[in-house]
Amino acid sequence: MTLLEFNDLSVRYSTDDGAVHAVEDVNFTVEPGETFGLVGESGCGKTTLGKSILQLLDRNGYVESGEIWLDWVLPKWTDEGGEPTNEAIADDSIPVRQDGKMNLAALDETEIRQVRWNTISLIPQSAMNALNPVYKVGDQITEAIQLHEPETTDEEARERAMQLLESVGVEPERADDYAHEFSGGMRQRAIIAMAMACDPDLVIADEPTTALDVIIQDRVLDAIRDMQEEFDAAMLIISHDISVMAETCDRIGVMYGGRLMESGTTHDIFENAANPYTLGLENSFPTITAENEQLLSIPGTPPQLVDPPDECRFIDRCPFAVDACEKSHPPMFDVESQQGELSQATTDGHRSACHRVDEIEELRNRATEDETWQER
Ligand SMILES: Nc1ncnc2c1ncn2[C@@H]1O[C@H](COP(=O)(O)OP(=O)(O)OP(=O)(O)O)[C@@H](O)[C@H]1O
Repeated sequence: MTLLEFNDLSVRYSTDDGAVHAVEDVNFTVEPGETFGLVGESGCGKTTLGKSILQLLDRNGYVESGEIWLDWVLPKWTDEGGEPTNEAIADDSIPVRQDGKMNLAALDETEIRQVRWNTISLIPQSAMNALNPVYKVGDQITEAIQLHEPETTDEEARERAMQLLESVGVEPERADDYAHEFSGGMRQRAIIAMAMACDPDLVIADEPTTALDVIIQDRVLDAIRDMQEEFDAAMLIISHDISVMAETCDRIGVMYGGRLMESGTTHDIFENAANPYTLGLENSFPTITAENEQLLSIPGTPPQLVDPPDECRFIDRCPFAVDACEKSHPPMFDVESQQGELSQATTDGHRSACHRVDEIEELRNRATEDETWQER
């Protein structure tokens, strides 16, 4: 059963200039134990989407519409077997669905606090600064464990903190060091250990490797993979770096201008990309296999998101734009079922928001040519 389900999620920020449409009509699912990567250039809404899950948006941010369904229900709405009660399901004021999923976007502050860290933990952007400089690193992990599991003794919690540090490749003796005595990579690994402290079902990691050099990046990614295997948690990794995603993720969602442009398995996205934005993004990052390939960047900049017009968000930078793209932002089309005809995606398979997805073979070929991406 799906662990997390975004249903037509739209998130806005109010500003003096109007509403920033940071996330618009986004649909996708995260399955238990899988790693889902959310990728796209800076400013496309990835962090906003990640923060909205745990209601950690900036003060002027709010969920405009849509739901975020989690396969877990607060204990106050379940019976002794952990199943949601019929009363909770029948009561319209309680955000619990027939299939036992709970809408995170409809919880109040006290309720969402019970989800944070216990069921879902977040490794925020620039997490390396998230460790408290005046407490020993091990004590911070111990405290995180005891905060959520008050019945754990000091000794047990300390023991678990040491094990967690070891699992991410930090020598347990370093538990008595302060954050400033750790290197950047070690701090990031300690944060990963802390995120796992309460055995969550889902970990959201926002740019977990961005501030690190390439070799340390690899070690941190290894630590994430090891921890995920050990704890069997699902991961939502947010990154602008599509090559990081190739190595780490089972499935990928590509965002642009607040919209999900394409989603599919990592193989779909890298071997059969079916959206002009994905093709452009892939051209602009080095791949692991091709050493001397030429990198092509997408000319132009991402769109402004204050009250954007209802055209394809990528229209200004897309070399393949046609009249239909001006009329509306495309819905998600099913990529595999295209046989010269567009059909809207009904499942979470390989999907692309492009009016020309039925011609994708040709667009893919043209996307490899330098002149295609010349300034328009
Ligand atoms: N508090 C805020 N008020 C107004 N606009 C905001 C606020 N926070 C973010 N935005 C805008 O929302 C859009 C999405 O930003 P977001 O940070 O989610 O993107 P991102 O893809 O995560 O980029 P980055 O990797 O740079 O954080 C951007 O246009 C950004 O300027």
